[in-house]
Amino acid sequence: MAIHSDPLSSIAAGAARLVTPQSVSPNEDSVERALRPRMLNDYVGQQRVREQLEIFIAAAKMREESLDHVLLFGPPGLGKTTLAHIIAHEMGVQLRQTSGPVLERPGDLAALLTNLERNDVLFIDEIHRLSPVVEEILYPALEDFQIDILIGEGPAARSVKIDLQPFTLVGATTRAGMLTNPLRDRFGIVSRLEFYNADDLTRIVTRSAHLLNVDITHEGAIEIARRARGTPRIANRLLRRVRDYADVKNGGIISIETANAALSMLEVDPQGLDLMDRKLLEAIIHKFDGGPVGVDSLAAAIGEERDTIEDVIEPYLIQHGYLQRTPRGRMATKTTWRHLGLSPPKTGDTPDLFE
Ligand SMILES: Nc1ncnc2c1ncn2[C@@H]1O[C@H](COP(=O)(O)OP(=O)(O)OP(=O)(O)O)[C@@H](O)[C@H]1O
Ligand SMILES: [Mg+2]
Repeated sequence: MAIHSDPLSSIAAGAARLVTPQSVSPNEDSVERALRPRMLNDYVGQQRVREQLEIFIAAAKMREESLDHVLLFGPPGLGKTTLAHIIAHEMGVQLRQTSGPVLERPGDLAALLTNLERNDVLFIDEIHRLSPVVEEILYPALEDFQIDILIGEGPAARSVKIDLQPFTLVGATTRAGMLTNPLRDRFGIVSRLEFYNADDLTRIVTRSAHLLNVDITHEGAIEIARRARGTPRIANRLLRRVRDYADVKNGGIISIETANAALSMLEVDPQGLDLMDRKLLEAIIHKFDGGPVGVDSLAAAIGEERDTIEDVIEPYLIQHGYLQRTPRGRMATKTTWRHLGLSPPKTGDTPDLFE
């Protein structure tokens, strides 16, 4: 017998990883592309990065030169890929896209480089994961627009220099610290993306709602923005899930009440922390007495990869005072204890960032 599934329970079923900043499905990728701003003017927030790029792009265009190589770094979902595309659009050139782990052999990169046209943008995502032999090819390419390739094998092998068209490398990484020094030094423009404030995220939610033809009140947009963990990708994802809820429960209109009800159902708390965040913070408090605890023990305790903790979960928690990184490991702060409805220990050295 067919059982009618409740549409709201299927919305809730997708909630567990709702706040993960990585994109989670091909379907989401296509929605993301549709919502992606195309020009710097539509790129909300990141004032400093935007102003710098505006000037450098204008100057490069005036001189009809390629833009200097750009390194973009920051946590997932803050707009690195978006910016890479915008740079190419603003320069009026083509963008070729690849990623560190995909480029296995030097020849893979050489083929891409030799196919670039004048002033094109080559976008390498996850550039910290380039293999050392591929990275070697990149150095002379970045510096002199030349590559050295080896032709033939054994004693007959010889190295041949090939000239490239001038181009711009845009590298993106969640971890600037993992880049080798020689690679990092070859970027003329290094831009660090920051978490977005609630005003910027409200503008992003409002803009996306408009593009998706969603009815939303200003207060509804603010509520979604406040709970989006400083991340546009999460804001857009919450907007779509709240829209589902509003369609079923409120005739399609996202008011502050619908937004609130939907977000509680999705287990995003009023500070925007999700299940993963709370799981990590609860583990520190309940399993490790508030810390300090090493990141590997923490990873084992919550069944997550160390990288996921360091790249995805931690940065926001640290910036917002829920977690402190000490030489002895991670510690919960007093804010964390209170956030989880517990009283912080009276003794000990539990950090309190806000007193
Ligand atoms: N400044 C912005 N203004 C408006 N929308 C934005 C902005 N930055 C990002 N977005 C939206 O957020 C989505 C995710 O951004 P993007 O894919 O560029 O993130 P990313 O930093 O490349 O993430 P990852 O590290 O996972 O690759 C985009 O589809 C876009 O719609
Ligand atoms: Mg990206």
